[in-house]
Amino acid sequence: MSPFQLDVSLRKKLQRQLHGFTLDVDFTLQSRRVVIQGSSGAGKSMILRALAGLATPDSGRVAINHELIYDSASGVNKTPQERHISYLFQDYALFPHLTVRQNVAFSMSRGLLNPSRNAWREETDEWLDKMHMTPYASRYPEQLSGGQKQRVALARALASRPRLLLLDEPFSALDTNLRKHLRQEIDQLQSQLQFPLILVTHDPMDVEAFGDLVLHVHNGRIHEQEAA
Ligand SMILES: Nc1ncnc2c1ncn2[C@@H]1O[C@H](COP(=O)(O)OP(=O)(O)OP(=O)(O)O)[C@@H](O)[C@H]1O
Repeated sequence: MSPFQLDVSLRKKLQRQLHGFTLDVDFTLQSRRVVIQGSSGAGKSMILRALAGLATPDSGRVAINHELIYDSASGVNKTPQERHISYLFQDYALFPHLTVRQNVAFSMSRGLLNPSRNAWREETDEWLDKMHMTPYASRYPEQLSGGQKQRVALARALASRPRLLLLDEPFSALDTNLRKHLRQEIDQLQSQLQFPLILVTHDPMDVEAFGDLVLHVHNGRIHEQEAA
């Protein structure tokens, strides 16, 4: 397995009415299971958004496996698509007008190089199967439960074969049993496929499952780094 390394240095100032917020973080990760913890408003989602290319920092540098994806000094700022990083949102963000199968297939149109129609179908079906969603393949998102939506979102995020998976409180909308179940599924998938993940959470069970390295964020800064 090739080594993984993420080098991050980000600075961003936000001004909202009287209160300003400054994100100012520097870290290097080699672990494939990283948890970001911190109080509400600490800047956790902002870090994920900047890594995914959904928010542009004022300055800094991000390199994944030594390839620059953002560098304010040399003007590099790759688009979210070019970064090959998947971001699993709190609210799933599925396309409402596409079926479950189409939602998953959509991400593969950019994950695979020149896929043939059949390779595409087969792989979509494999992901649906892995996520136990085959019986729901023709349904639309509004016809699914929260846990099912989350499974589809996960299948879609992984089907694009990301170099890094970002999970923003992925289980927060689920009940306790479902949360436990999905956590185990992601745990097993990650062990099997070894994709690097960074997970933002408040839940100690997530920290236990995925926190090989825990970054504690406080007021826009990394307060502490803790290895398991
Ligand atoms: N567009 C914006 N303009 C100004 N301030 C913003 C904007 N977006 C976020 N912020 C502020 O940036 C800070 C960090 O927000 P962020 O969403 O990263 O927090 P978080 O740690 O993920 O919080 P939570 O756990 O509540 O999701 C917050 O104080 C927030 O109010």
